[in-house]
Amino acid sequence: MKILTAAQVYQADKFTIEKQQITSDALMERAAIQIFEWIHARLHGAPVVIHIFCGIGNNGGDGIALARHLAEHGYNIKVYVVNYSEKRSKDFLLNMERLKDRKIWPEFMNPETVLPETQPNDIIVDAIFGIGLNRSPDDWVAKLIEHINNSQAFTLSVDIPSGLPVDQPLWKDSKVVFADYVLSFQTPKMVFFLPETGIHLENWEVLDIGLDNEFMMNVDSSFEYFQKHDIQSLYIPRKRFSHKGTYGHSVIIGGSYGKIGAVHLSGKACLKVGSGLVTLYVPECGYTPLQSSLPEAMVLTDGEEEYISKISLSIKPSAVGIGMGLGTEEETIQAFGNFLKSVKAPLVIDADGINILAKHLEFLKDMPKGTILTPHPKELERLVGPWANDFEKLEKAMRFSETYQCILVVKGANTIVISGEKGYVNSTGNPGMATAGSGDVLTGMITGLLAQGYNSLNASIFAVYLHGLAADLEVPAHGYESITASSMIDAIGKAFVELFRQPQPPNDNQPKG
Ligand SMILES: NC(=O)C1=CN([C@@H]2O[C@H](COP(=O)(O)OP(=O)(O)OC[C@H]3O[C@@H](n4cnc5c(N)ncnc54)[C@H](OP(=O)(O)O)[C@@H]3O)[C@@H](O)[C@H]2O)[C@@H](O)CC1
Ligand SMILES: Nc1ncnc2c1ncn2[C@@H]1O[C@H](COP(=O)(O)OP(=O)(O)O)[C@@H](O)[C@H]1O
Ligand SMILES: [K+]
Repeated sequence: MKILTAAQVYQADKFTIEKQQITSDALMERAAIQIFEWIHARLHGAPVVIHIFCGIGNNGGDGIALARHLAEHGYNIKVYVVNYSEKRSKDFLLNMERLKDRKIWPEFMNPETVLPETQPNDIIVDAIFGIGLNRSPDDWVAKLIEHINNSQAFTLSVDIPSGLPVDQPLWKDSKVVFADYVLSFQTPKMVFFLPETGIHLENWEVLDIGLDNEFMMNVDSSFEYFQKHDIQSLYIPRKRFSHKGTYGHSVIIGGSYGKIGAVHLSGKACLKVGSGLVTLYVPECGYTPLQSSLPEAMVLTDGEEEYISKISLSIKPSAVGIGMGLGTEEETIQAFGNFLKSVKAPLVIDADGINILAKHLEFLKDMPKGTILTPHPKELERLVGPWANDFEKLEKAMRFSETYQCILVVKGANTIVISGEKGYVNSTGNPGMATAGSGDVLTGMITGLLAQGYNSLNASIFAVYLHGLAADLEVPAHGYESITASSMIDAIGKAFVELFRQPQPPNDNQPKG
């Protein structure tokens, strides 16, 4: 699903209105009806108090139109107009007239208005600002936003939590409505996925208001949100007359004294995504533990007891994953630099591999094109330097990816795979993944997919999605807290099955016995 900027949404609006020969009001009506239906399907007419806070632009217009539909179905509504400007939009005014025709009189709020009381069981609809917000709200509106946030009522935001800009960082000290749920029109907004701004909402959902398909297909978005059907289309099926050689020979290089477990996790995850053969290249101290804990893998050792001092492979790998638990001994750094010069296979670099690159930028010129780097935020900062905000972080990652023609897997709650000017935002995963070794598992998975012939971008996207899905499938049995890297590996098989699980037909269609 494409993630559009505010400017692109306005273009889509204009295009749709012209092509479908409809009025802008008709589009607002679609939006309001979609929100009404969402609420009605859950409340079934319950007499709960619904406070609807409306701005004076089209976001406010949506709120006013929603109020009309709720009133017509007998809901107990209180409507407020947050009168932050004299520049009321045409469709806001049109919907105000329709509301007044039904003898519903909103309360007009200005800087002097006493803030309305709400009860914990009430519902708040936040339609104050939408995608038109272009500066920090005035002080009195900021106070209203805080008042909404201090209430314990469930808060539903229309399109975007009021106070959040769509595609730029938040203004300093600016206030934002905390949304328990956001119903966002046609496209999720990039701010939902970034840690500085994503903290202002709990859940979101996209409502299809029928913006034109031709526009949506052709618009060139910088970011895409990838979901199950996107991943299904990347899958390379296994062939009946195949053998282990068909699925590649992965080599995992890493480990040092006390950090051999990282290689075990990567190697096992690599096998579990289907790599035909896996060889682990470790210092001598890794030999016995790995041979006894992971019998499917072969082990080659460096000769040095506690760290890697040279990397010479007697085999021709299909893909290599390097860096987990590697350490940064001087000899290891030299071995890593020399390896970059000689490696021919597709490559994934993680953890200390990234840390070495960050300290030895001269190595970057030897990094093969299409190499995948998988930094967590701290490793990314070491690599590209500090950033002022999340948008600048992505800018820097894109520049780095373009300059060195590599893929950056920017790990986080929503991992974003960066390939040049494009970013792919993951839809799976949960806070249970914030646990030791979780990243090692991901690196092994990417390596295993590369070995099977997935290209760098597809291997990254596929593995990131599957990694998150495996962790999500662990939640019902383990909760977030007791998910471990090993339990994620165990769930990789379930994740593959889930990826292709067909929805169950309704019971009526079951053959009767
Ligand atoms: N295709 C879609 O997705 C559809 C979207 N629809 C809905 O339209 C919404 C966008 O509506 P919108 O363009 O009227 O902007 P909105 O957010 O209501 O702001 C109003 C005005 O406020 C102003 N302003 C800005 N910042 C300010 C501040 N801090 N303090 C005070 N004023 C401030 C600024 O005007 P300015 O003063 O800058 O001239 C701005 O124009 C969208 O989110 C969705 O809900 C649907 O109806 C139909 C289809
Ligand atoms: N809150 C979270 N929500 C979703 N995924 C998360 C969260 N925290 C961490 N992750 C994922 O877990 C992994 C952690 O990687 P990393 O920090 O490299 O772990 P380690 O170094 O211990 O192997 C990444 O894939 C990241 O996207
Ligand atoms: K809003």
